[in-house]
Amino acid sequence: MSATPDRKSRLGPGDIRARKGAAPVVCLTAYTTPMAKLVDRHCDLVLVGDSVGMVMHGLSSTIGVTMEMMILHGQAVARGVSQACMVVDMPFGSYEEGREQAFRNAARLMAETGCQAVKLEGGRHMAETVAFLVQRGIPVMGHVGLTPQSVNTLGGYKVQGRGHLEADRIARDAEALAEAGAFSVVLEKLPSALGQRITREIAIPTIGIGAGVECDGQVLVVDDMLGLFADFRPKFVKRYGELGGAADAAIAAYAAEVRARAFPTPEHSFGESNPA
Ligand SMILES: Nc1nc(=O)c2c([nH]1)NC[C@@H]1CN(c3ccc(C(=O)N[C@@H](CCC(=O)O)C(=O)O)cc3)CN21
Ligand SMILES: CC(C)C(=O)C(=O)O
Ligand SMILES: [Mg+2]
Repeated sequence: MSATPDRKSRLGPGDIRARKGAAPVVCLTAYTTPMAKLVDRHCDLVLVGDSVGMVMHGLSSTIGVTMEMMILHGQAVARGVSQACMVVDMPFGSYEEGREQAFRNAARLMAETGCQAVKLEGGRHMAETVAFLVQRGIPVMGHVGLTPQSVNTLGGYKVQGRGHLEADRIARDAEALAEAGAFSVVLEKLPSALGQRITREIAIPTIGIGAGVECDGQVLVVDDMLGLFADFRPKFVKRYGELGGAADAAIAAYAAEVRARAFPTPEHSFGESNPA
């Protein structure tokens, strides 16, 4: 396996911010040490997303994700990351009450996982909280457009920002986060033209997921692009692998061999003379 590209030292939020208008920022999620090691070899930023609740714990939305889950998976990912910038999602309910609550939980995520930044969902109404965190030493990534923690008020996982008023509102949200000191912002499920407009208008890198090719970077859930997450195939996911199908075939072959007493053979068994 060949790693892309050669990097000497650990990337931080400042390095990501400095990529505005330059080479695309490559991001994927990770939730475990082995996957974090693979993502770290090729990506600029690894996100411990609250999507972990849906991908690894079988939840039907990200609403039930807890601080404890984010810390446990954050610690696992930190053991696999040495080059990429590591960001952990703040889970639903851990930051919305006010800036003090947000600081307390963001500081806990950083102290207990060793991540370099946190991400939280929301636009203008979160700007004051973002500024409070940044001023106190916590780099923040924003997230606007489709914000999955608001699925119940948004009424589903629909494309956001269709129509002029909605587009203007989301553009102002992204601008407010940039003004508040966020080092980058995720744009989720927006028309490509709006992704391009926001990318041109704000001073920090935009990281798109279903927001078009003009964003300053892209992010996907790694299990989605590997074909590991069952039948989840929204339009913005491109499958670069079919690992779910490969895993299914391997498990089926194992089950058949055990039932036929074809596994284990002497090759995977211990005799008197080879007690290793
Ligand atoms: N595995 C996974 N991948 C993700 O991208 C992801 C998560 N989990 N969990 C957190 C959020 C939730 N996201 C979602 C969830 C559902 C759709 C979805 O169902 N999209 C459908 C149509 C939905 C609709 O129009 O109402 C699609 O075809 O895009 C999209 C993004 C993105 N994030
Ligand atoms: C999809 C990305 C941006 C995310 O927030 C997550 O994985 O939770
Ligand atoms: Mg998330």
